Amino acid sequence: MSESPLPVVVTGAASGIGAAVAALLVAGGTPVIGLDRHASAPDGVDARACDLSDPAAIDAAVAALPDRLGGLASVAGVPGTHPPERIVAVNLLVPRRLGAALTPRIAREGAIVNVASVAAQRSAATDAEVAAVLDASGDAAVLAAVAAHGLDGSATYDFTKKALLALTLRQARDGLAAGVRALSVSPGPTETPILGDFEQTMGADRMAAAAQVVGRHGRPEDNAPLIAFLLSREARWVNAVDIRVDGGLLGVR
Ligand SMILES: NC(=O)c1ccc[n+]([C@@H]2O[C@H](COP(=O)([O-])OP(=O)(O)OC[C@H]3O[C@@H](n4cnc5c(N)ncnc54)[C@H](O)[C@@H]3O)[C@@H](O)[C@H]2O)c1
Repeated sequence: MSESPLPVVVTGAASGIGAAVAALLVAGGTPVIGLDRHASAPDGVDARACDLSDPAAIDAAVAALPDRLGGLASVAGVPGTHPPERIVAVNLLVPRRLGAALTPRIAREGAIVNVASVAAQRSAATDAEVAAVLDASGDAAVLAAVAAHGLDGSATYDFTKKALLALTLRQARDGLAAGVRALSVSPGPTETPILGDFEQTMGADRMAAAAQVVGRHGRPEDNAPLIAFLLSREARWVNAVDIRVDGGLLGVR
């Protein structure tokens, strides 16, 4: 008899890409525990309300999770219209804290999949500057290290996504001994509630031009199958890599 699949934790499961990932996993028979500010999620998801910008709330959520997990999809994120401190907290500190806490619980050949963004390529930060932020120990030190760059919300968003790519590689290295993979996916502009925020911070003209290059904006359903695949055992030899899901936007420039 085959073993029943272990649960996968999906952050941001109440909306957009996270909801699409959660729905697809559930449809494929994988139990999903959703962590989101909003306690709503697609049918069949064990939706748990959690303000992930609060480290104590993350720790409480982690304490209530099962001992064995199939994987973690860190999808929750906020756009550059939010205050820089919250952008760093949700987009970078959450995947860092959850990844560290949950790697020991993830079964061999399971994975962490972090949702970054093609916006990472826009960040002017050097690899050394990103590494210095990731080397900072403790949330306050990370927040201070990013704040020292004096970035506005939009540039902070780009920075956090670039840092997430580098964090993913560190998580992959840390997971090797236990056989836990770590990957990132980088969506291009995607039709979710935060697309309007990106039009505000990046310019509606620029977003429209991007859609024209590849014919349309992405949809959550364009991202979800790749994320579900990367979490699966079928992807067991795929590790430590970022995969763009942008219809070719960056590749054809
Ligand atoms: N939509 C795009 O164009 C686009 C492009 C590239 C990358 N992304 C990334 O995709 C990811 C998902 O975004 P989306 O487009 O689906 O947006 P979305 O707003 O539909 O979903 C984001 C989810 O994160 C949750 N969230 C935000 N802050 C939270 C907090 N403090 N605690 C708990 N949950 C919180 C929200 O409640 C929401 O359910 C994000 O990381 C985003 O940066 C989006």
